[in-house]
Amino acid sequence: MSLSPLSAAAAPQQELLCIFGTGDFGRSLGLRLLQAGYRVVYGSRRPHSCGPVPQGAQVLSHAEAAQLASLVFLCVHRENYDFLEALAHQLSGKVLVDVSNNLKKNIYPEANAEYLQKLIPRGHVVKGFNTLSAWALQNGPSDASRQVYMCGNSVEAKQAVAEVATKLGLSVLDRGSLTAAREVEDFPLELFPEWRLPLGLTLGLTASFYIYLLLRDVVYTYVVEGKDISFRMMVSLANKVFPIVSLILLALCYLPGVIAAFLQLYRGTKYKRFPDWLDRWMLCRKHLGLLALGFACLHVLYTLIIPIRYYVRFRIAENTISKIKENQTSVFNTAVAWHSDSYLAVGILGFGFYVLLGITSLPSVSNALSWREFSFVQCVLKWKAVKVSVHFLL
Ligand SMILES: NC(=O)C1=CN([C@@H]2O[C@H](COP(=O)(O)OP(=O)(O)OC[C@H]3O[C@@H](n4cnc5c(N)ncnc54)[C@H](OP(=O)(O)O)[C@@H]3O)[C@@H](O)[C@H]2O)C=CC1
Ligand SMILES: [Cu+2]
Repeated sequence: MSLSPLSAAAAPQQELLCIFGTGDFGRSLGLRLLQAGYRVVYGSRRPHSCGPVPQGAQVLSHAEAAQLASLVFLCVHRENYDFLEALAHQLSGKVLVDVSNNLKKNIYPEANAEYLQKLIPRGHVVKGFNTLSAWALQNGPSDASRQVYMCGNSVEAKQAVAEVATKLGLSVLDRGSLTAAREVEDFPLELFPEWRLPLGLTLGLTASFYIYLLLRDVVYTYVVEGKDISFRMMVSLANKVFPIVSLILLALCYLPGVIAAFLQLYRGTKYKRFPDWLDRWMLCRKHLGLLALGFACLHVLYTLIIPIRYYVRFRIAENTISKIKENQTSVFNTAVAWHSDSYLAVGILGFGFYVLLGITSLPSVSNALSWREFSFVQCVLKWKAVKVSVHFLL
């Protein structure tokens, strides 16, 4: 089949992009660019002895490679940027994409991209792509990692980079000028700190309740009655700790919302900043909730396991057999039935509050309410949810 004149005309010379650095990120990025129809030239310290690069890419010295393209991706660690100073002439007027990340926050006085701009004052530095991983690039980004942040002083340069990103199937979020580079560089580092407080709290609670129950149930029984029930440590004891910790975490997850809503109503405005401690607490609600859910799941799992334990089967069999031997029947205990049924009722009620909370948080519902009404409803419902959690606990 011959090409129609139209499609021949629509396939112009593919754009050539330059990548400095033939490491993990440079290679993955090059591969994706080639797949997206770009031509790629690498700039390397050792053009003839560097590692494997994707098929179809060229490898040259930094200076030669830079001259061929108008857009250069710098896939080199910041510590090694000093070689760029010598290339200031070749790189002037070019769009320079800084993809670098640091291992920690605030180890350098200025953001990596700002440092790059200082080294090459006449280059158009754009910060971006740093929230992707080499792995995600190679395997095609999933939905969660499809977003890339970008910032830079030159609008044209940002447009050029955004075009490339769009062709790679990424969606770009513009964060403004290069002063935002620091914030963009901190994004990949921010995954963990939010988990630190909730995880620490969970570990602390679990450990202290476990030790308390161990002392009260196992050690005390052993010392006072001389009975060894240490085999209970694995399942029964753990299963007492899970719901306690889960409910405390759940209460802690909703409580800041109550305080915040109350504070807003009390102050009469929602445009005032919360105190720092509340802010921080509010930020880890999601994590507290997830951990609470995790512990609740463990509790369910363990509860399902309990009836198949040797000890429980032994007790039921022993009880039944001794009843038969003595020709007795036991009375149905209404008090126990009441107790367990009210426990169930509280559970269903509590679940209902959580569902209601979910419903009022839907945009279609929350938009229909004034903020005051919304705050009030949230405050009441969350307070109820906290109360139910605490009720369950006691
Ligand atoms: N790997 C990842 O998943 C991600 C990486 N990044 C960023 O991408 C950049 C590169 O990371 P990555 O590819 O993993 O690192 P690598 O260590 O795999 O590669 C770095 C490359 O830099 C070049 N290089 C090393 N030392 C020097 C030097 N002294 N002077 C000049 N060039 C040098 C080398 O290429 P050559 O031998 O060809 O010169 C080397 O292959 C980093 O800034 C990183 O923060 C960002 C997001 C994710
Ligand atoms: Cu339970």
